Amino acid sequence: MNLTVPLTIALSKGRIFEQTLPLLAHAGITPLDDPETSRKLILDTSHPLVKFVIIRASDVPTYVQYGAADVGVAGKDVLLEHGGEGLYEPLDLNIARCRLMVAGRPQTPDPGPRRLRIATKYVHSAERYFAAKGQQVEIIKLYGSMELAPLVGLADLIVDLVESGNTLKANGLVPLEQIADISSRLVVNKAAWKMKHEAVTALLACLREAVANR
Ligand SMILES: Nc1ncnc2c1ncn2[C@@H]1O[C@H](COP(=O)(O)OP(=O)(O)OP(=O)(O)O)[C@@H](O)[C@H]1O
Ligand SMILES: O=P(O)(O)OC[C@H]1O[C@H](OP(=O)(O)OP(=O)(O)O)[C@H](O)[C@@H]1O
Repeated sequence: MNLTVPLTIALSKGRIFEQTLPLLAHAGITPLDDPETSRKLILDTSHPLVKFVIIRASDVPTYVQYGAADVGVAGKDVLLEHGGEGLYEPLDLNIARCRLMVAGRPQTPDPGPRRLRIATKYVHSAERYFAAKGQQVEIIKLYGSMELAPLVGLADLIVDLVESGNTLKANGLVPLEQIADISSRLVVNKAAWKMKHEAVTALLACLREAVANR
């Protein structure tokens, strides 16, 4: 890929990094370090003008929004929570696919006069979903292991990501309602879209081709 300006790409370790790498390789970009073994947070790449910043998945939209990275890869779940301010979302990379779902025990106990309690890391998506159904619920914010909440009486239901369903099954829970189909998206800082238009569109074209040929 022929660039004349530097590009910083925000990625998170784990599945997004692993699944984005083959797509970036199509654009001639490969990292010089492995984030799983290196403790570096800024990685040089085979392209002298391209750097990766390695951050938490839920921080990717924030880094890109504020221009600390020009582009990034983030799950739609994370983008729905963030709200997308300051970002363009020009490409569905079709990786890290799963569903955002309501789940619970096979028979959800009747909460009686109190509101249903929903444990989730996806507070905004959960609020929007139940509000659209006209259901008044109490949202309990958690940062992980949502599946535990209905088992110990913390919540009646959870809102979480489901892929194979194995995590739910292992904890005696069942998927109940689908909120959204999730995959990872390329996000671009709005200022970079204008100021680095040629570089960003060159990267976008390479990634689009890589996604189409996968
Ligand atoms: N089981 C799964 N199958 C497919 N995709 C998934 C699955 N779990 C999460 N994802 C997608 O991959 C993205 C990154 O998930 P990952 O587990 O790497 O980060 P995380 O631990 O959820 O985020 P953070 O570190 O910010 O808490 C999620 O935002 C989601 O879009
Ligand atoms: O339906 P499944 O195939 O079981 O996948 C769903 C699980 O995957 C994700 O967790 P992950 O494994 O990424 O752990 P983490 O969120 O703690 O990183 C998600 O939070 C679910 O717990």
